[in-house]
Amino acid sequence: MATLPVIDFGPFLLPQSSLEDKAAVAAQIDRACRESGFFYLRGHGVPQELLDGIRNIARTFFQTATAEEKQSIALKRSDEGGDNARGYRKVVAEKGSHEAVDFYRSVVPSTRPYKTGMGPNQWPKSPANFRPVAEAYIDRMQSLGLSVIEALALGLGVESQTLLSRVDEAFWSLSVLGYEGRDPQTPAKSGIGEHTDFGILTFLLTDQTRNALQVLNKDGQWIYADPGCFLCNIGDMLAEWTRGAYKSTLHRVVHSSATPRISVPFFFDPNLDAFIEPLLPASGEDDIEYSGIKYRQKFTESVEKPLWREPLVAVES
Ligand SMILES: O=C(O)CCC(=O)C(=O)O
Ligand SMILES: [Fe+2]
Repeated sequence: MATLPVIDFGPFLLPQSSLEDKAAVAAQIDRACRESGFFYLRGHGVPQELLDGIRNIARTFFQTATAEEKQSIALKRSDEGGDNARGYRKVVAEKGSHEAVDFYRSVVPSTRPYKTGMGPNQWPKSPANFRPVAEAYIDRMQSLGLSVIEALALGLGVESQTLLSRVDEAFWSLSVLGYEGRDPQTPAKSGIGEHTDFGILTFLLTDQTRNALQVLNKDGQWIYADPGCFLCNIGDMLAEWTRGAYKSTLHRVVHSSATPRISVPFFFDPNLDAFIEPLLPASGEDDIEYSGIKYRQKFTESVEKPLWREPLVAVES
């Protein structure tokens, strides 16, 4: 079985590294992005304490939150006075059921009636350290995201400012996901249906559960991507930037073990008002697909017409 590449990002981050050392890391990322769209990233410099911290608050939330607590931070649609995007949601779908709490970069002003994604984050009150731990993690991940963007620019041979100017106010998103253990009584599968991510780059952190996340490889086979450091994958906006040379690869979660699973994807995405258009020259007639898009439009469409997020069910109180 083909496995996904593992890339040591350490040399890229070291101040004393030469341009040559950095270019070697960038070349590995470039290859992984062209070949599979998924790679493991180690040597990323995010402290173990933060990785453990974010996994712990995720686990504790799903183990302990009551229906009332979930209801108090439930995502609301625009017609219910919400913003369609931020907060707790429970997805019950044939292709995979799960629970999630979604957070996004704050927007100012955030006034009612909210446009999609433009409301305030809804932080769980318990565990009490949820918000400070998540905010410390987000801070660190934003800076890792910027460093990986610099590596992408080097690998692609474009000015780093060309990419950085479109992500310097990255409209990031953090999802805290919970998957129930298999219950022989319920037909609903625990998981997420197949999809591509719609932003630039996803940094996925999971617990130790194996045989859950699957990635579609070049030969059309679903391969398991088991836990290990960060698992990075390319979103549709990076595919757009590279005219499809970098793949936004289909993936899904089919969680069939008896114990619950948690995962925490951090989506490093463009500035809301960035226009994302191909940076690489056209190679032929396959052009029309990559004509550029305003990220705000991509985000709004993706959140309002979710494929794998449907249907949202009301939280029982
Ligand atoms: O839970 C996982 O392993 C993957 C989640 C995912 O693909 C997503 O939220 O976009
Ligand atoms: Fe995903």
